[in-house]
Amino acid sequence: MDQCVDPSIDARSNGPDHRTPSPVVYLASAVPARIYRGGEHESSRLVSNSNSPALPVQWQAPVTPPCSAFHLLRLCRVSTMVVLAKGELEQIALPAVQPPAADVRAIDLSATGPARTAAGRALVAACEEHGFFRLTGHGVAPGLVRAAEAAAARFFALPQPDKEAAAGLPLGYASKRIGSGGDLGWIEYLLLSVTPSGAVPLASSSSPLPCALTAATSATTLSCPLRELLGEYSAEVRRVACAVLELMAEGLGVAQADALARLVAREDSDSMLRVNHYPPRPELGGGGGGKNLTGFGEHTDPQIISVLRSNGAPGLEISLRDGAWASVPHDGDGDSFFVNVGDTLQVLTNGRFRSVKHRVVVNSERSRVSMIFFGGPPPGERLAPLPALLAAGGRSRYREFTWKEYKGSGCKGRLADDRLCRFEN
Ligand SMILES: O=C(O)CCC(=O)C(=O)O
Ligand SMILES: [Fe+2]
Repeated sequence: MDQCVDPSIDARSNGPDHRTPSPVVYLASAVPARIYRGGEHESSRLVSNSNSPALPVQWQAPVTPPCSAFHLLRLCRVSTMVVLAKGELEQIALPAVQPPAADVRAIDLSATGPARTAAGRALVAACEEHGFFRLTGHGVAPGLVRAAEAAAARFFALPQPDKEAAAGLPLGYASKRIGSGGDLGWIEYLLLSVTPSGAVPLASSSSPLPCALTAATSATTLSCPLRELLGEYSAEVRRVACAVLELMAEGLGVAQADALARLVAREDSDSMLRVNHYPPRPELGGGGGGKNLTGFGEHTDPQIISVLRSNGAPGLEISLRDGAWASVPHDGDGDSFFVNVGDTLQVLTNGRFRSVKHRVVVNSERSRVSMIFFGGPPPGERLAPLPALLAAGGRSRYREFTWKEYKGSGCKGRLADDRLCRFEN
């Protein structure tokens, strides 16, 4: 499977760089990072910390070091660090500016009758205006979401070598590098393909993710909670994505109810789940050049729709139509999802919906964990504006292309590249 164009693509050489020149900064899991001035060997040093103020209470796990491979995905309290060279740090340093809060519409997916009609209209307006909205009434059990998030947080708190052992290709664990175009971020992540049944498949046969790291385990809920939970979570969020796409078709007045949803619902849909961890903002010295850091650089998501859930730590920003950045306010109850329009949906709606540019700025003392489901079309799917959305005699703004073609076209590109312009008529 070609992962190239996706900003969420695997960074391939994703481990810590043991040849990194000093001074170096460590990307810390679960502990506020500090700047260390050290030599080559520091890059692989593990740092224990059993007193992590950065973790919300529900993430606090019993202190059970040493955290061996056998303990992976169980409750280990060893924090690990990934090296970041000074030059790399300068690349991702940002001024400590907090943009104003975005006015993000809330759409209730559980609305019925006239309220559903209104929700469909509001959804369309949100996709036209920002390409971004908050979703309530989605029906995903809060317990499942929190359990998946907590299991992911425990994974990221593991020793670096154990996490790297989960770096199966083409999908799996990676840190600091996003995509293959050289983009860096204050981030580590898991990137998984979502199978038709919603399960998260193995990263590769030689390095299954992440259960292979547990000694002699089978993929039962008990022995591999992370994989099981992410699988269950993906299935649920895929259902939500399809329901949103159905409401969208309704709101757009498209007669075929599944005109959009079928692309994500199909067995061979190329959908993915990405779990991001942004360690807390480090205390930056002279090399930092600013107080914030790029967690995930500005980009649009290439797929049809992205459904995002975060633990509420701040940092997500969207670009408004006038080009200004606005921060995404945390939802009140913490159970909402955020949804963004991807490049493909912009094409399917002939540019009516806006594939929203977004980024994550690390500006908090808290770790941010986010889980994003990317609903993509099947690789061979021919993509073009829906005929129902082309006015009589209307002109398509995009030439037809396949999803595989689109993904391939972004190979080696930078995160911020405009990939759609190559397909405009
Ligand atoms: O981590 C987040 O909150 C957003 C990350 C993102 O935009 C992505 O993974 O595509
Ligand atoms: Fe994104």
